[in-house]
Amino acid sequence: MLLRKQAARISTLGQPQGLGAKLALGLPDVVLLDLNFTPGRADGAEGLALLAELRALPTPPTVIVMTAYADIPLAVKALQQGAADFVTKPWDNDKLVATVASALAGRHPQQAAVGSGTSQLLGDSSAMRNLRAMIASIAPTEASVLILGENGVGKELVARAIHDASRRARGTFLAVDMGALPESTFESELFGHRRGAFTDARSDRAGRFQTARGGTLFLDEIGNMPLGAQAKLLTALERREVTPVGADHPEPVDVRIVSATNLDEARLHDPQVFRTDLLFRLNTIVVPVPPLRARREDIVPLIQRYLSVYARHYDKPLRPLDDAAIVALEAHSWPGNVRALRHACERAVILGQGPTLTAADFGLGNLRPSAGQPMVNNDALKLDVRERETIAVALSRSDGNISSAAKLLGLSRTALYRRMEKHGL
Ligand SMILES: Nc1ncnc2c1ncn2[C@@H]1O[C@H](COP(=O)(O)OP(=O)(O)OP(=O)(O)O)[C@@H](O)[C@H]1O
Repeated sequence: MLLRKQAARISTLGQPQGLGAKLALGLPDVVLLDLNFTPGRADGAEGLALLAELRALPTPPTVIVMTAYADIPLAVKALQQGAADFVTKPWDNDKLVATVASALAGRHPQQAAVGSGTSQLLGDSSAMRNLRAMIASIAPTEASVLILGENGVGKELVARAIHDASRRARGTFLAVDMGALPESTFESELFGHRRGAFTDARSDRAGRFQTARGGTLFLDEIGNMPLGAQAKLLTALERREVTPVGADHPEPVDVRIVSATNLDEARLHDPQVFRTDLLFRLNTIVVPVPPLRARREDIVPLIQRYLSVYARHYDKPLRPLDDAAIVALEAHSWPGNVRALRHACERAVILGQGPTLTAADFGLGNLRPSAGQPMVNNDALKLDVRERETIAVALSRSDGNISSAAKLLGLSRTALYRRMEKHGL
């Protein structure tokens, strides 16, 4: 009843058992998830298992978990495992409504809180100033843009900034993770299909190219596309038309293509990995986004910004950084770039207890077990060690490619990122 004004459709379940059937009727944008269902249980395991199930869906909903007031550690665990937010019971009606509204508005409350448009791209280093100038000059053109940079540097933000400053700003900005599209459904996902084209095609369905018509199609992780899929994409871009599966006639394409990859230039120019002809279609303009360690003067301002966002978000006091923390944060190599920095700030806001924030509050210093210390001394730790090892093996087998490693592990990319940060990988 409380949320009726917030959402177009609300569906409730008294028992988790019916969840699969509910999801089959259509995926929700937001799930408000209790963590204990069986009377007498309070460990949250049932809820965390459901959270993992929801996070593994192809288009995972934003999950807000509900915990008892006294069980903040469980809420933190849920956040680490991919929940976007939590509310404590008994809940405050206004706070619950605001949390759900913010999740619905941005499908990600933290991002909504940071504002929208180019202003999201924070940092005043000369590298960031050059990047902003480049965005301003290329945005009004229709040229295809290829954004290069490590994971978490802000490639998607750059793509959005280009869209927001372009003539297509009123149109849709649609991001597609090309590494996550199964090859078998690649054409139907991108180009759409007609009713009856295959067994599950019960009605006509638009593909991403049609959905983004008049706007910008952001092809993320293009380095992870199999060569067969690359050929299909190339044909669409060359002809500037797509044929939905089962259709007789092609449809014209009216999208601006912005793409991104974390592959380095050498790998990208290796024809065994990426088709040269497709690369030339995509890279009319190349925008490199530097890693955070190459623009260290941005680190503290970014931290201060995110601390204030999360302090507001979690209704916590804004604690200042102590001097040693500033030195440690600036010296850190930030392999996960701004994404990792943001999560570290969220952690510091939630866990910080003292009058100032220390490096340990950000998870620095205890990311790796120090040499000489016994790594395994109880079962919980063993499990942790195994998790770290398994992730490290998956990353090395997939050559550091996050999408492929996530696929190997059966995790979403976000879930893998969180675990990598937890283990300092
Ligand atoms: N310059 C920046 N200012 C503010 N926030 C940033 C900046 N760069 C990145 N972020 C934040 O870091 C996170 C990761 O950004 P984004 O998803 O754009 O990175 P990415 O390079 O596309 O990552 P991936 O390659 O893993 O997909 C987001 O939460 C984004 O808001």
